[in-house]
Amino acid sequence: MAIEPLLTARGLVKRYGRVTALDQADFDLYPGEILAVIGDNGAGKSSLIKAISGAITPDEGEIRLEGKVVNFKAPMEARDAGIETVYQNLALSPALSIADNMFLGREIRKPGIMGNWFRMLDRGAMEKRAREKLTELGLMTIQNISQAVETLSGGQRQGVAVARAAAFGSKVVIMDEPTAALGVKESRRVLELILDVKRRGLPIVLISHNMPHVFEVADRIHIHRLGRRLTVIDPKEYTMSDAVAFMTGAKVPPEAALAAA
Ligand SMILES: Nc1ncnc2c1ncn2[C@@H]1O[C@H](COP(=O)(O)OP(=O)(O)OP(=O)(O)O)[C@@H](O)[C@H]1O
Repeated sequence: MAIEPLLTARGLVKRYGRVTALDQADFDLYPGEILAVIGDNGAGKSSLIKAISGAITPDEGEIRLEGKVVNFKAPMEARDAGIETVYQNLALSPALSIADNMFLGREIRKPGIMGNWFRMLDRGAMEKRAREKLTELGLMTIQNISQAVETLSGGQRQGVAVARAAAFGSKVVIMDEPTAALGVKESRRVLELILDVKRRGLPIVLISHNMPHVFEVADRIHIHRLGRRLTVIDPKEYTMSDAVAFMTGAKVPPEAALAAA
């Protein structure tokens, strides 16, 4: 029996005035895989990811999660459906603690008769769960869970963002350039985290310009060009220079290159 994709997009179109950021873009993510999305600057990678994570609404096209059509109107709706995104600019609040950042937007509150927002935050419960999650992901080099995120190194911050996505993403984790601003050691740690998340059974969409990182961790590589999916390749069958040549239009991929999951 063929495996069904978990998340698909068909014919996505997104226009910004006269610019067409997505031009009939397709997308398929299969259970348990790391799918890298690569493409030249302006190819439409971020727009594709924003559409499937609810940050933008496409003008045309269809997105399905587990076979059912979804119409996310906001990132929170995608999060509620189990799709967590780690954005390039992280979206962490520097002055807040690690635990508070992990629960940002879905705080645990003490029981009470008042409406949700009037009830006291249950810091103890959040710190306990944050510690559990970070330990599970091997991130407990971070000593103090109540430490402000601004006091962490770039790699540790990225770790908190990835841990948050892995902790709450019940179906899909999307990462936009997670190693872009990191040093060699910190990048390594984040790549290990990505593989940890995969081992825990969650599929990952990894947007990256870093070819060695992409070829190291991806099971399949979606190549985006001029607003649409050009092809999907198996990194074991193509070289990094093939991928760059396809991405820039220097070479045309063979018709049969579309890699099956
Ligand atoms: N909010 C916006 N307003 C106007 N144009 C936009 C907007 N967002 C994206 N675009 C345009 O849409 C096209 C695709 O952009 P997008 O950011 O999706 O590409 P990308 O592949 O992620 O690029 P990069 O690798 O440079 O981040 C570009 O021409 C970009 O200028």
